[in-house]
Amino acid sequence: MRAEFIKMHGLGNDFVVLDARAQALPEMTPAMASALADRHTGIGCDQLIVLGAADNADIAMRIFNHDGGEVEACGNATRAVGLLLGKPATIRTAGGLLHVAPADAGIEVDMGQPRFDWQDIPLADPMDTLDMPVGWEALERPVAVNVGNPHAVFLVPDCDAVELERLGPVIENDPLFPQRVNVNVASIETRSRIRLRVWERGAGLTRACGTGACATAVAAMRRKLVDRAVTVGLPGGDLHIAWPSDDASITMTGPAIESYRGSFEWDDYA
Ligand SMILES: N[C@H](CCC[C@H](N)C(=O)O)C(=O)O
Repeated sequence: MRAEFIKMHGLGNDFVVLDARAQALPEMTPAMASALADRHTGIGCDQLIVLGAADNADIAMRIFNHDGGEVEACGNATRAVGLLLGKPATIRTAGGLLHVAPADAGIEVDMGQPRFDWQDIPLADPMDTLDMPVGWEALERPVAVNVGNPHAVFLVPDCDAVELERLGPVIENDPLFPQRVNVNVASIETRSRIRLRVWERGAGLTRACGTGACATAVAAMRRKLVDRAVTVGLPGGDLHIAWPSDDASITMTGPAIESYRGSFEWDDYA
């Protein structure tokens, strides 16, 4: 059978989007998601997104990383779905219910409240998630945040000087993180601007990571290093993150792009 897809990205973090509301699609499997995501033999993307009907939201969104693993959240893809919907809407993900709306600076997403308890990250052992007593070479004492998915945030003098291709997978797969972890290295430029690079769980280095930008902004706010609304500069561009108070939702605003539409033979990948 032929399946239609939409190729999209948020600041270069790219997606293949399958809308199961508009076509009868068989069940997606991790192996098929990984095959479709492959940039040499498949369509190629960081994450595969499957949209479907939802009982208690406007739409349901399933997220498969490049390695085929299904995960709870993807900030940039959430904005992409917001672009497709073109109006204020609710999106049900495994990480929770998200609210999206068109905004002057692209798409605004209510990402819900961050969680900080060690068991909510999750971590394998009890510890202070605001200043974890652990390290991997020069990367040490991270902040752990769950924004629907797990993140470790390392605040460093120069994030561009970090060998993230080498240290990222080591930290991602450390037993301290039972569900693995997204690895963020960030430098505070001013009280309203942070520079960020991300090694993503299940996807590696990406041009941008929406949940990483949210986790990093919240980590810097908890450490009193930045104001409660900041711009996060990623290799692919800027995201605007606000977290007005400790009991508030995180709001992320940024662009989303539809690149092109196409189709593929399902049986070639199943
Ligand atoms: N690699 C992430 C999922 C995608 C996150 C990123 N693409 C974003 O925009 O938030 C994880 O395993 O939690």
